[in-house]
Amino acid sequence: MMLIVVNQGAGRGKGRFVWRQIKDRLDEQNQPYQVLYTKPHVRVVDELSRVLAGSHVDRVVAVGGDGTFSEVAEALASTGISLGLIPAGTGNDIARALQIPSEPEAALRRVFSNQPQTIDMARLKERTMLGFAGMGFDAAVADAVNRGKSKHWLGSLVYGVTAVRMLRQFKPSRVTLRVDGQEWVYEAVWMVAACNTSQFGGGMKICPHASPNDGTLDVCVVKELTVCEFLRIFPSVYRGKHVNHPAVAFHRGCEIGIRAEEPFLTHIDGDLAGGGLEQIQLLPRALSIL
Ligand SMILES: Nc1ncnc2c1ncn2[C@@H]1O[C@H](COP(=O)(O)OP(=O)(O)OP(=O)(O)O)[C@@H](O)[C@H]1O
Repeated sequence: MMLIVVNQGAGRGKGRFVWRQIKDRLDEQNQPYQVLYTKPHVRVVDELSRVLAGSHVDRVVAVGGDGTFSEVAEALASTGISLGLIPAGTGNDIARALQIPSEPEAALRRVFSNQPQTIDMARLKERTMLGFAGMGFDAAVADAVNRGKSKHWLGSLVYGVTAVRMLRQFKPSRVTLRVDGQEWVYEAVWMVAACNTSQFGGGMKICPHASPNDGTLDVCVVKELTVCEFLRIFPSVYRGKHVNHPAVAFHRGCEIGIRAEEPFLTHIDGDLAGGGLEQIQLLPRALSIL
């Protein structure tokens, strides 16, 4: 049996519209399925795990954005049950990085035709991560986007526009970074991100060389930048061309720890999260993606 997890509120209501389209297609094809609707501000992980324990689900399809995919992936990690993704969110960075078609019916066709591929995930203190986690300026931007109303009219551009708007308020911090037991201390850090997939923030290729099936996480540190210099390199992030800038450092490893001296906000797969990023542990080949 196929289980479909639907976030009708994803992508400022796009989830509801996309779900109607997918449901029509499945009903036309007489495909049997069960549906689980997500609720605002309630993580779906526990309920989904309960449903999976009590039924014969052999694949799960998630309709939503990065946050929904992240929660569904957590419930499916290491179960061997495959996950199909139908992008209906605002940023849809995880789906894009996994080359999932943005058009819902094309994404559904892929669910039925694609050979599953296994990808890595990562475990943090209190939850897992599917695509990326970061702290500092990027989390402050994610927080402002989620609290503001501009998401409703700016779409995926909202992250870039909010980032520019918030530049002058942000206070950089000293950060200690641990990668596979080795430690680095960076001064005046704007952001640190640990990435399993290459992009976040609506198409910013923060770790352009990150691959979800290479058995490692990529870490990007952005530090010691003036506001003017930040504005100058910012557009290049959308093409992943910031990589050679002296203010940007990269690391790669399986066990990452990030500690900031300032009270930096943290995001995991685009949703603000507590718990910090002091322990990020790669979960190799934990998830089967259709
Ligand atoms: N039925 C619902 N109506 C409104 N919001 C919901 C509903 N179910 C879950 N949510 C909220 O949706 C958020 C996750 O949305 P998701 O990340 O999937 O989409 P998005 O934020 O629009 O896209 P993206 O993360 O790709 O930018 C969570 O904060 C969750 O609380």
